Amino acid sequence: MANIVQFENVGLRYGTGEETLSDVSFTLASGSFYFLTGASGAGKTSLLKLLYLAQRPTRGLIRLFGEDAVTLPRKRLPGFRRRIGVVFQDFRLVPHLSAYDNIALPLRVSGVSNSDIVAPVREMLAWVGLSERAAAKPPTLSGGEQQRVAIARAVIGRPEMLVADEPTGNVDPDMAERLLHLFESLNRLGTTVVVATHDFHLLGRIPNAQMMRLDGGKLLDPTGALRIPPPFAA
Ligand SMILES: Nc1ncnc2c1ncn2[C@@H]1O[C@H](COP(=O)(O)OP(=O)(O)OP(=O)(O)O)[C@@H](O)[C@H]1O
Repeated sequence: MANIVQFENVGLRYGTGEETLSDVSFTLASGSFYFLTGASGAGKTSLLKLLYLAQRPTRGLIRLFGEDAVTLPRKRLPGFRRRIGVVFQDFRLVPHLSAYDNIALPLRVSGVSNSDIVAPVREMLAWVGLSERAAAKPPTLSGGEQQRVAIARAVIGRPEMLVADEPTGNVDPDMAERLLHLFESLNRLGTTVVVATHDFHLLGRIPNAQMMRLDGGKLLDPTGALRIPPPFAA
């Protein structure tokens, strides 16, 4: 299976302080499911930001979709970002737009015509169980409903990779399970999924999922040992 992501000795420093991420090396295989775990402050959100190109590393190599993402020209960023769906920790829904219009946003930004938007948005609303709430605006939706709108919006552009930051942080265990099933069904269609979570109950729920663990900005291997960076591969 081809690698969709490769990190080699990646470091990230905000300002002049200590490195938030140090010597992080890993590959993500296309079509696989990954959980990213670690204590609060371990660097999970920072690592995800590098993955969805919201942040550039201060050192190291990142290859994404087979290309060098560190030196990617700015004008190519939007095209790359469209290939990655992101579910933010704080949803980031547009409050004055309905659930329907929030989900439609990525297609509108890509220039899809209004008539071609209707069917996929309805399909997404049904997929996340919110057909009846299409006209509701985010402030009138529950946390779990907002989360499902955010997931539908992240997925409607059929991204090759889905990155979700604590997607079950604001919902009860039943809803967490339902959300995880959405990610699992997407993964079965071939999307690479990366879910950052504190929720250890979730970790055993996807039998084939692989675990990545951060501790103080360093990636540990599954036994808890520090992961040794693999030799540089061109
Ligand atoms: N924009 C920023 N500027 C400066 N420091 C930052 C910034 N973003 C994160 N940090 C620091 O980097 C460290 C890692 O934060 P990060 O949010 O990546 O951790 P996390 O594992 O996602 O935590 P949580 O589980 O609480 O969301 C923290 O010490 C945090 O204060």
